Amino acid sequence: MSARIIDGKAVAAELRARVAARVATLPFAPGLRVVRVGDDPASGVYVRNKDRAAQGAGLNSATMQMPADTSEAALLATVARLNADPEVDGILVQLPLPPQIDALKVLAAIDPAKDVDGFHAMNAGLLATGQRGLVPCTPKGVMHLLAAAGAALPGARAVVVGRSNIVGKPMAALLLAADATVTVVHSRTRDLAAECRRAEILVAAVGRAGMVRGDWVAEGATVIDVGINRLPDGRLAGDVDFAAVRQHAGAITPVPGGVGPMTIACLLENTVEAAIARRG
Ligand SMILES: Nc1nc(=O)c2c([nH]1)NC[C@@H]1CN(c3ccc(C(=O)N[C@@H](CCC(=O)O)C(=O)O)cc3)C=[N+]21
Repeated sequence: MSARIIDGKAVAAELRARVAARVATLPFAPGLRVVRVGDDPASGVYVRNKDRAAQGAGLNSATMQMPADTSEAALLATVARLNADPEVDGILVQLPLPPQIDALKVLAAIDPAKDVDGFHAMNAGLLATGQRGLVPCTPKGVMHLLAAAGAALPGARAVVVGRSNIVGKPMAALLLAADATVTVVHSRTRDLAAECRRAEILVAAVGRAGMVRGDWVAEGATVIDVGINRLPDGRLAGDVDFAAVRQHAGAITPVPGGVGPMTIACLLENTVEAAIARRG
């Protein structure tokens, strides 16, 4: 079997259009500020694509570039200023941050009502306890993709590979909230391949190119590849060995053109949700 390709670009374009239509009904332009400290290459792609998408949806969006040697105090002062700015509805501090800055401290300083990344412990706690809050963009985008692919979640065996705070853990919480039977596997899991082979829904979010092999995937499974890894030759590759897994999966997301564009569309969606919640 050769899997159906889940077209993240197309699903993201639809979501961006819905967001733009909603923005057009508002008497104000929702404000988004992205703060980037230094120039980590992982954030480079993201910042470029996001600025374009945000402008396209009618948001008032800007990226604030700070030097790599910015102190923690200076970054906290910037966050405080954005928290206090009534025109700003969404604040996103690009990760990773340079070593002199404690990322958890910075995330904790963001007003949870403006935390469009959904990384503040308040929003993580709301998600974990089944309450409304701002949901991290990448796992939220994966849920949109699963819906677009027609995946049946209630009772389904879902396996999440990776346990990060930004993808793995919120992904597991969202799948659980959708009544899937969720297993989270990680680098210390005894038999990763065997656990993955049990999955009807497999979400790979580890950050290692091609780690999920063809024989790790059950026939007909839906495979979502969250990895965006830069290869030495400059190309992007997912966490899934696409060519091999495609022979087994029923549906699969490509990289690029899968989860990445959804992350950006969900950032716009979160910004509009935050704006409406805050400004009434
Ligand atoms: N606070 C914070 N929140 C984040 O969500 C966050 C972050 N920091 N730091 C960096 C990573 C990386 N990330 C990407 C999102 C979309 C694409 C993306 O749009 N990729 C496209 C285009 C790739 C290309 O062609 O270059 C694709 O996969 O098709 C890439 C990378 C968000 N991140």
